[in-house]
Amino acid sequence: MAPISIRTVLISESVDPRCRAILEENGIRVTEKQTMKKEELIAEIKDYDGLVVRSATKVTADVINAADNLKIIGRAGTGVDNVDVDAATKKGIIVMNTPSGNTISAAELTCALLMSLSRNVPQAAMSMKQGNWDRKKFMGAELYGKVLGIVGLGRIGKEVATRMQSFGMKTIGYDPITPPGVSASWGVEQMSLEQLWPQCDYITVHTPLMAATVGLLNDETFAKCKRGVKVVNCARGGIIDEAALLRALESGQCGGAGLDVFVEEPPKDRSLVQHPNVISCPHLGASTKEAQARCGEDIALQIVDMVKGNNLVGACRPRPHSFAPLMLTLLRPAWT
Ligand SMILES: NC(=O)c1ccc[n+]([C@@H]2O[C@H](COP(=O)([O-])OP(=O)(O)OC[C@H]3O[C@@H](n4cnc5c(N)ncnc54)[C@H](O)[C@@H]3O)[C@@H](O)[C@H]2O)c1
Ligand SMILES: O=C(O)[C@H](O)COP(=O)(O)O
Repeated sequence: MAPISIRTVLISESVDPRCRAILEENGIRVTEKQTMKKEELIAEIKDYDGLVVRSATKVTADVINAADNLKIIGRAGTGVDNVDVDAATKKGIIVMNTPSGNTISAAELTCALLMSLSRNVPQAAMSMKQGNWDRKKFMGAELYGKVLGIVGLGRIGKEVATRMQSFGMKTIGYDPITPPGVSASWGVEQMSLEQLWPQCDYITVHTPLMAATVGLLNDETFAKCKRGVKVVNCARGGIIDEAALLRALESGQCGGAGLDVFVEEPPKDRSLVQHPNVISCPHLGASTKEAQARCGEDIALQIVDMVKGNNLVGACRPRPHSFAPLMLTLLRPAWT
């Protein structure tokens, strides 16, 4: 690959310091500005060859059109739905992400939400802080023997499956691309969504946000689910239709929701967050020291690879993702 000249990079969000250090070690001038309004970004972007973002910076067509010198947009994370990839491509700007750097962290938060939903941990903790001792109100249900439906069997979906199997959950799923034989090798039986909805006690979504996945769970699909189904969205706001979710929670069709992501972040309308059966986080899936270190380092190394003209195919370094599930598999008693 021909080397690309990148002399200046703007980092517009809180990215691990290793990112800046690696870029600077390689002679790139770095500016960090973390609270830029859209107009400021549009005014300044022309001064930079590269832009590094997380999920909060909206790299829209008008930002891209103002970016006279921009050659690369580096997303230190997974989802690129905040970047207008078509507009960038039309302008010859490369968009790259670090798709495996935060997989484990997002999977672990998903598991934490599933477990918290089953035992009302956040609500019970809040009640204790208020001076109560309410053992009856927070009666839970075991995850053991329950059915977990996983929609989207990519990196995170797989890691969630193997971890929740160690709690004795049956894992079923759907993915239009992952071959059923592959997901079967990590314990997930694939089926159509029509077959999946009525079987699940819990559903977790792990797809990108795109036309086909907006409102994947909506009034119609909630109606096909078991009454009291619990849902988790640690992927992108809107994959579970928020208004339909609120209606399902109010009617009891949905028994609880664990939400890390919202259509609008932070959400202005707090009716979902305030619902007693909803537990939520402010988009914390990738917010661990380890994930941020990996994503910051990976995006910087990928940019440096471009400067040096290194071949980017396979540039994402493999992660030891199978380590934890392997341990769980080895430690699992033979009778399960
Ligand atoms: N909450 C967070 O902080 C956080 C952290 C990391 C990733 N994410 C989000 O999680 C999601 C998944 O990430 P990933 O790394 O597992 O991505 P991935 O690309 O590895 O997996 C996504 C899977 O979804 C499947 N898919 C696509 N369309 C589908 C459809 N219509 N129905 C079912 N499956 C479909 C794809 O085939 C793929 O296997 C992304 O939206 C990402 O942005 C959120
Ligand atoms: O897609 C992702 O990588 C996650 O949503 C994390 O986003 P963040 O980098 O803004 O935490």
